[in-house]
Amino acid sequence: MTQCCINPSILSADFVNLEAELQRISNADAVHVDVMDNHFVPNLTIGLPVVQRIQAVSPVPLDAHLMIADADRWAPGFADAGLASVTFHAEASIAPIKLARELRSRGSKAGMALRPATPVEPYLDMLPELDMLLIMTVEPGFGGQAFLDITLPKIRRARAAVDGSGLGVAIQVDGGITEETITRAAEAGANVFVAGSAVYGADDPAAAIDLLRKEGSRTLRAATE
Ligand SMILES: O=C(CO)[C@H](O)[C@H](O)COP(=O)(O)O
Ligand SMILES: [Fe+2]
Repeated sequence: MTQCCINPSILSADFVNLEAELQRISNADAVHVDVMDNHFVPNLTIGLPVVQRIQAVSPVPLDAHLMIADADRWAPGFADAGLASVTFHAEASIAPIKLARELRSRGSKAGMALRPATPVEPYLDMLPELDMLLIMTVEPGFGGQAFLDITLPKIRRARAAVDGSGLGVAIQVDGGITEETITRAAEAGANVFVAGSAVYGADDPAAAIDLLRKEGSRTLRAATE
């Protein structure tokens, strides 16, 4: 069975108490760190210095989601910082194959993200260069949005291509993942689930992670039976 990973997004955490907020999700597979530059998306979050401090105190590996323009220029610096995984947007890169290779050569897993309206087909040849494909299930920029069901066929096509390739590329979904929508995303073929408001909006974030993992794993198991 494909492994089910739950990566809470700190976008919904209390930014004044990040160290304590990270301790509340120590049962997560990784922490999803949303970097926004106010150019690629109309919102601004944190940059590399804060990400490095998060990395220094985090009980789990970092999964950076770079929503930044000119990814070719800026993404390698995040790999140099020793992050487990760095995901750039295909729409923000002029040379995505070169960039993915660069991230790997600097020791990070290479992820590439697609906005909801970006088709996956032009990028399928790139699968051997990637450790993870991120299919955005909301328009990037803000937490707390509703899951876009129109992305489900794209997730299905990505899963078929990954399985057909024999490569172990993870398929991540990000945006609007809840106890309810995780089932639809997992049925379609996703296996790494980002959840911001569903985790940090819960009274007990660790229990919310366990619940999401239970639902996601159950659906993935059923899909492979
Ligand atoms: O990349 C993102 C937004 O661009 C966030 O990771 C995502 O929205 C998570 O928040 P939520 O689970 O509340 O939708
Ligand atoms: Fe994200």
